[in-house]
Amino acid sequence: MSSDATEATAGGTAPGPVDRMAGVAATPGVAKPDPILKAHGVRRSFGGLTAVDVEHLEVQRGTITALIGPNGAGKSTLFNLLTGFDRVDAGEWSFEGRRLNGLGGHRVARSGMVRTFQLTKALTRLTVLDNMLLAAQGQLGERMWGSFLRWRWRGQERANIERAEALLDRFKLLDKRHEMAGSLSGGQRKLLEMARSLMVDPSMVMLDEPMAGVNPALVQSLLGHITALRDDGMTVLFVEHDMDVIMGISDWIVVLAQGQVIAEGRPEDIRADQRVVDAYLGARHAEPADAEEGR
Ligand SMILES: Nc1ncnc2c1ncn2[C@@H]1O[C@H](COP(=O)(O)OP(=O)(O)OP(=O)(O)O)[C@@H](O)[C@H]1O
Repeated sequence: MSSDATEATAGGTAPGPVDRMAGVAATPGVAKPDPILKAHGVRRSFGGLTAVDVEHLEVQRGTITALIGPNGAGKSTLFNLLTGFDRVDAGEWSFEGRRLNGLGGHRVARSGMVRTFQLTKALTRLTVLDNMLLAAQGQLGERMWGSFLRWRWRGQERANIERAEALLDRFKLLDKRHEMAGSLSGGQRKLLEMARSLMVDPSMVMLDEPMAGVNPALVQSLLGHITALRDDGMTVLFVEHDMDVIMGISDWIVVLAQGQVIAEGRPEDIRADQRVVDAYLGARHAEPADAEEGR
């Protein structure tokens, strides 16, 4: 990936080199020609509140798909369910044709679907490089096999360090590798979160609000990295609130409201969809409208 290529695609409205959504209707739950992820009847309630109630959802391989919706729509809960960090009440889902029900987050990640996590307080006290190494798959060192296998642990560590440094170089964080992750700027933290997720060589990356708290100067660079993931053959599913970002880089957009998929389609379909406008305006203007009615 050259940085020129990154800049060229960043923030542009042009679709990827191949239109992988050709002929797909903008209908909630529509089947995709080559889905990498399929979810069916996925439900999760908290007490009496139904947070997620997705009848059917497919994510097309090799695309950037945005998951959007008003606050409390169930986006994070759906992310957590699909990646094994929360338990469904009902439903099933598969990744690359393999059923994932019941698998924990670590095993889901090993199967090739990873999600980014915000840097927790504990992780901010580790160096950037240690953050990367912690994210590596199958850390033999953690298994305490004993000193007679240390040579093997060291071999793994060397390979991981090489991979970590290559990724840090790609995300322009190599010169920060021995600094505490907590010293990074908001945008650099987002880059580290993305770089960490790539340590396990995934085929699908799920990004949770990749632009939150990012200085506008770094937004273009982050957008470039996201489009580069797709251009490298990965599938990207991301949750984001910034509409310019969403409309600018998404091949496909899925809209969640009250836990359900109420619309999906290309950016131009979503912009023109009255249900989407209503879902957003309804959520944003509910209070002032009610207040006015009371006068
Ligand atoms: N652990 C939990 N316990 C109880 N309620 C929860 C829990 N997690 C989520 N919820 C509720 O489920 C609903 C969906 O929440 P979720 O965080 O998934 O929405 P979201 O679309 O990600 O919202 P936001 O855009 O504000 O992050 C909300 O009403 C939320 O209060």
